[in-house]
Order: sequence, then C-alpha cells, then structure tokens
Amino acid sequence: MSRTGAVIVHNDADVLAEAVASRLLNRLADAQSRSGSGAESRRGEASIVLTGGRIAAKVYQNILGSPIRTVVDWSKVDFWWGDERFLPSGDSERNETQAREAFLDHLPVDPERVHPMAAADVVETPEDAAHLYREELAKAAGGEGVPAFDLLLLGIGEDGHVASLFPGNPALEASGSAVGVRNSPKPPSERVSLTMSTINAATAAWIIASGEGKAEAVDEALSKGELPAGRVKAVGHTRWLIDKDAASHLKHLEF
Ligand SMILES: O=C1O[C@H](COP(=O)(O)O)[C@@H](O)[C@H](O)[C@H]1O
Repeated sequence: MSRTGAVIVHNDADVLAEAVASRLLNRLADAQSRSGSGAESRRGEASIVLTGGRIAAKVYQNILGSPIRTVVDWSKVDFWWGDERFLPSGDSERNETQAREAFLDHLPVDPERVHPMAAADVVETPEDAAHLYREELAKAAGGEGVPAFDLLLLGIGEDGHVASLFPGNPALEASGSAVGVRNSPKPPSERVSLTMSTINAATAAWIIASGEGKAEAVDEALSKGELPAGRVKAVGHTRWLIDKDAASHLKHLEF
C-alpha cells in the first residue's frame, strides 16, 4: 500500500468538527462493508484509535449528534486509544473519560471492544500500563504486532506532539507498540502512548488541528517534516484536517 497525504482546510472549528465527524462515520461504515472471507476476515467489523484534546471532544459530540450515526454498526467497532494521561479511572482529564462522556456511553458499543489504557488506580506505573496495552494489541492482532487500524485520530499540541510523543522525549524513539511516558512537558507528566511505528502502521491517520495556537507546529510539521507530527506517515493515507487558523502559517507544502 502506498503512503499518501492530503491537507484539507475548513473555515472554522465548528465546520471542521462536523466535517471530521461525517468523514469518520463514512470511513467506519466503509470498513464494515468490506468484503472478505476465511478465518481472518473482519467483515462487518471496524477499528478506530481515539485521541484526546479539545477539537477531538467537539468531533465526538458531532458524531453523537449526527443524523447519519446509524450508518455504523457500533457493536462491531473496536475502540483503542492513541495515548492516555496516567491518572485514576474516571478522572475527567483522562482521554478515556472524555470519549466515554462525549459519545461512547451514549452509543450501543460492545464493552468488550472498548480498549482503554490501564489507569493509575489499576497499575502502578505508566510502563505497566504500556506493557498491558502491548499485550492487548498483540492479542487483537492474532498473537504479535498490532491490528491494522482502519482509522487513527491524532490531535496536535502547540509543541508539535502527537499522541503523547513529545519533541525530545525518549518515548518518541521507543520501539514496541506502546510506551510509558515520563516527564511530559504538558501535565500530567506521566502518560502512556502508542509508539510512532504503531501510529504509522494504521491504514489511515487523520491529524486534526484547530486554532492559531497550532499554526506554527502545523507549518513546521507539514513544510519541513519536523516535530513528532511531521513524522506521521500512515501505511495507507495521512490526512491533515485543519481549520483556517491552524493553516494560517503554512507557506508551502512538501507532503
Ligand atoms: O494532552 C493531549 O493533548 C493533545 C492536544 O490537545 P488539545 O486540547 O491542545 O487539542 C491531544 O491530541 C492528546 O491526545 C492529549 O493527550
């Protein structure tokens, strides 16, 4: 499969969130309608990796409010997370809590197919949580590696981080499928993240960015291929879905 890329700019955060929600619903419906046979066939199933952050929360609200949300059979979608803040279960700052409250708790999902990263009241360290996630990913992939995610969502930080892979942090160069993160410059300092190689193994990665605060990082990543965000190149396609403010520093694109 060739690695392709595209940048799509929307007017503002509201239009962006509605457009991403609608694309996402169609992407999952398409994945569920793929043909295939044999024991390894995933016919009727789909998988998505969720992200955290403000624009993601808006996307999740739009999914729930969308009149076409029934195009997806929610009971056959596997939900994973690209990163997590290592905090106790139910903490409002956890990406899991955000997604559950915004849409997962209100849709007919199969609880067995929801795969949160372990919380700080369940395991002792972010490394423990990453270890469990590596095991869960490998199990879903049939023994080793990671599943071929149909869609992986990413936010981007003002510093160009994606998931919880921050510039200069050792986790950015980690091997394996998931990694414990320490010394995150953005609180909380302890986190869990998929590694860059896992992110790039997805069939599709969509980086969503809104607001002037993200403009410099978007430009650095897209124009120069720098920062963690600039290293995202999914196996199938990578799409940057951004609003005009986030695109306001873009000079030229080398995608
Ligand atoms: O801490 C995180 O931040 C980023 C971006 O969040 P935003 O609110 O600035 O959009 C997010 O993508 C990541 O998943 C999260 O853990």
